[in-house]
Amino acid sequence: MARKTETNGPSVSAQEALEFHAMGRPGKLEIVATKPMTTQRDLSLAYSPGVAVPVRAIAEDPSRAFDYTTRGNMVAVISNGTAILGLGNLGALASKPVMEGKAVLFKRFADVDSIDLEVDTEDADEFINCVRFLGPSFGGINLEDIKAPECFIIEQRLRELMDIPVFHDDQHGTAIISAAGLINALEITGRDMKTTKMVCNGAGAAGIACIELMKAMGFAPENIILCDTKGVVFQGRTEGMNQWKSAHAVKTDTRSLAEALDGADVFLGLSAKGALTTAMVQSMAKNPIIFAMANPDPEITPEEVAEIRTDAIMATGRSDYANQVNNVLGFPYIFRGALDVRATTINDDMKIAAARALAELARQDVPDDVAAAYQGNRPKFGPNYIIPVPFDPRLISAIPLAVAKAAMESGVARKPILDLDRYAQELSARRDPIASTLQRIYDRVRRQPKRIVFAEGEEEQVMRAAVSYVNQRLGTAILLGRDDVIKENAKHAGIDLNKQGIEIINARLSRRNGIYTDYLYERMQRKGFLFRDCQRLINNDRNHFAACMVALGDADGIVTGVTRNYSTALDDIRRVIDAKPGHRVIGVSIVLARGKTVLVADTAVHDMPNAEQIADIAEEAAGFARRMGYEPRLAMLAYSTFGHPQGERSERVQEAVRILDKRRVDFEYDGEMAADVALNARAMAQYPFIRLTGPANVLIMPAFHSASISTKMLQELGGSTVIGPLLVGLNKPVQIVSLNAKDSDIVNMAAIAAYSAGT
Ligand SMILES: NC(=O)C1=CN([C@@H]2O[C@H](COP(=O)(O)OP(=O)(O)OC[C@H]3O[C@@H](n4cnc5c(N)ncnc54)[C@H](OP(=O)(O)O)[C@@H]3O)[C@@H](O)[C@H]2O)C=CC1
Ligand SMILES: CC(=O)C(=O)O
Ligand SMILES: [Mg+2]
Repeated sequence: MARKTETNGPSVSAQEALEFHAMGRPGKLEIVATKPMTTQRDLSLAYSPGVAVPVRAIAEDPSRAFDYTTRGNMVAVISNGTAILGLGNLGALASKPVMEGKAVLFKRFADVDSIDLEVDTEDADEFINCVRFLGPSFGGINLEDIKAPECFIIEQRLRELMDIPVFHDDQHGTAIISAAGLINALEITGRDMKTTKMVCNGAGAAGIACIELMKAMGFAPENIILCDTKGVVFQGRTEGMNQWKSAHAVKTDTRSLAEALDGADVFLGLSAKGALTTAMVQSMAKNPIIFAMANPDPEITPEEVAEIRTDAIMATGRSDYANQVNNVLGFPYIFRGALDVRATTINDDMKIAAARALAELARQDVPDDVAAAYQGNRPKFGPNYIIPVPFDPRLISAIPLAVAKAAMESGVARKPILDLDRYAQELSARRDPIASTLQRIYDRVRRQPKRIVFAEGEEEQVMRAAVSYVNQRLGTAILLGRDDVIKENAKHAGIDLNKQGIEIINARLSRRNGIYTDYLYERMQRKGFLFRDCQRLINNDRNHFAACMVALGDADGIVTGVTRNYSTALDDIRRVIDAKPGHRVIGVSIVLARGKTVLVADTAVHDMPNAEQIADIAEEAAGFARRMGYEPRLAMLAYSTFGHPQGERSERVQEAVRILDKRRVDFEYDGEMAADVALNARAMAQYPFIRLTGPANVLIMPAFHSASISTKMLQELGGSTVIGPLLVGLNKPVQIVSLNAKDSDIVNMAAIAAYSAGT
């Protein structure tokens, strides 16, 4: 079974990690109000006196809290920091970044609201007493990174004391995901659970829970050897023992991990970095299954294993290797399902249902829209694909559905779901398409790395973006600028440019200078430019130089814009690069607001388009939407809706609709209509003849001013994220960022340029 374990994900530097956490508002979370809080009336409803009404209702019937408060969708992530990942006991405060991280993963993957609580005590009773009284605030409690054996006591007691699900993620989340991976790895290697020999290194929260679930699923107890820092947990051992380890002690002569692993089929690593040696791997059975799940560094790396064996199925807890066995695949979805049926607990049936659903997902053929998450490289069930990736969009419907069903069947659902098909649809609607779109873009570029010119190479945020571009293995970053200035600025900012994949090019000293000048002169000589004008532009203007690099094939794409306003940068580029034949250059902004993604065009190029141009913009935007993975539904926007009120500007939009009718385009569009009609299904319902099958996902603006004003207002006032404008329709990939772009914006744009460069 020859195969290669790929490294295909991002790797980040310590500096990037710190900057990421520090940028903008420190940390990873904020709280936003879900109700208007603007007028006196709002205040009277949200607070006194109005708030008294739900208070009384809940006092009379506690289940009403699910109707009137956040409780039903709110999970607390609670830790005392005694086992932070595999980093050990670093205390409650130091655990906060991980807990905030888990909270945002809840939101990102399953639309569960979540807040982190760090409890500063190592005493189990104190911890229990702190948490047990928090039940009214939450729909569930996710315990995290609490060391064994206290975690067992804490979870057990809290489960008894609280009437909402209490789930120690490191125990059960990990057990569920590794069980899913293992079910598939056993299938691929033709093994039977009953006879498979497993060694689990790590007898803490994760290790104990994993082997308990494995045994519940059919592993023979005598075939599982547990090890910890003292070696094998054998019957009769006294050192470093506790009742949870004793329950899994086996009769064996082996004493060390190395001895236990000799001839073993499976290694489960839930211990610490580097605990597994190549010699141990060498001694394992044919087609060994190695799950090295310690975080952030596994017990052994896939590269180390690949050097000595080609027949291993290898998994880690990290996202930058194939087969990520990590509880992130579980906790968001398990709680989603549990919350949706108001489960009183998360029981074994629900856990096993989640494991089986996850295992089953990896065996299914990957449909087109899902292949996007794996970008082109459509995975096929096998040694390098035993478990879906966290970005797999099917997870959000498959896992909660299985968990909710199991909860109902096992009698712990307080609010059973009657229409499960409809529930599956609602679950799919919770996923955030743009996040998967960006993920898809990054993954594709990683597979086909590209040379991107960062035209303003002397700027600090551009250098940081270039480093991140290279670190994320997106390709080569070319910084344009003066070598000494770039190096000096980098040194000053503490940026290390000394890495493979970063090139510095000084336009004035470049050997290609003459060729670029000739190329530009050829294009501009009849447009009022002398040869020496072109020479000056190539020598002094980095946008012209960068554009020539791309036009003549010396680079694949450009990102620019930090030092010059958008239209000037675009004019520079357009002197060198034309529109794609048959296309019109437009700007498209991607607006993400409250889980909705909407594309807006034209946000960059046409000032006051005529009807023909509006129709062209619509076609260009629809094509872009499809390339981004959306089936476009275009609203041709105006201040009026279907003729009311009448006005010259609206007539132009009506005319554009008629032009699209004549062109017989193959996407949904209609108009003219106002923005609320386009986006709000209820407002749209007043026009039963409308040709859109649902709220629009592409908004075609009547003119640049409305496009620019509305997207900028949304960004500043509406709490929306706006990506772009992205330049669409140029013959070569060029992206222009805004003057105040941050390094992360620049990398996104560089990735988008690289993505557009295609194969
Ligand atoms: N991929 C995933 O989804 C998850 C991974 N993990 C990882 O599992 C590991 C353990 O976490 P958790 O169970 O919560 O922590 P605990 O503190 O509860 O348990 C740690 C266990 O690991 C053992 N151990 C530590 N170092 C070694 C070593 N070098 N060799 C053998 N055993 C060792 C300890 O032994 P002793 O009892 O003798 O002290 C203890 O039994 C961490 O690295 C964590 O990142 C955890 C949860 C999820
Ligand atoms: C993934 C996780 O929860 C851990 O490593 O602790
Ligand atoms: Mg953990």
